[in-house]
Amino acid sequence: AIRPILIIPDARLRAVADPIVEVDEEIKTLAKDMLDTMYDAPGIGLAAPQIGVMKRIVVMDLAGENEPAAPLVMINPEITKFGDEIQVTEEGCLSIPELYYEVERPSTVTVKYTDLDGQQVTKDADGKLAVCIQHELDHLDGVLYIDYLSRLKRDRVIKKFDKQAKLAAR
Ligand SMILES: O=C(O)C[C@@H](Cc1ccccc1)C(=O)SCC(=O)c1ccccc1
Ligand SMILES: [Zn+2]
Repeated sequence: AIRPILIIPDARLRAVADPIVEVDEEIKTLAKDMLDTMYDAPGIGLAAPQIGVMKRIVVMDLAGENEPAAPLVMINPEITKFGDEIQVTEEGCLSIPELYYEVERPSTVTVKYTDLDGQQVTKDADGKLAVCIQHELDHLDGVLYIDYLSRLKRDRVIKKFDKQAKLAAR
């Protein structure tokens, strides 16, 4: 089912999500809802806190629209290695709609996670997948990509959404 995506400044986007103890039916349904919501947005990734669920699970699919879907579900993911090269890519966030900014991040990572079958997986990633993994895992710790921007740019973004929140509240 498609779930509403939280927009800043919602406090849940700044909280630390809890580890998942057991990969049960509830988690399988949550992963499905997250993928439905991500494809509908559309996006290439989604973290559970973005739909208000404070659990350590993220989903990703970098396949373009004219490619077969390649969904990835990562439970209790951890980055165990960061490459020492840096890449600059333009990032967006479904919780900070209609803004895209350039962000510097390590160009390769090794991520360790549990998959929906309860299996431990270790995966090396580079390029856009490495960027997406870092962006999604940040969401589990309440970190947003605007935190990597200069204070000037970040404050402009926050002011924009605060104004919108005030207008909506009127
Ligand atoms: O907020 C999120 O986690 C989703 C975000 C993931 C992401 C985008 C870019 C770099 C790193 C992580 C998005 O998917 S924003 C939308 C987007 O990038 C996109 C949407 C449709 C087609 C292709 C990209
Ligand atoms: Zn995001």
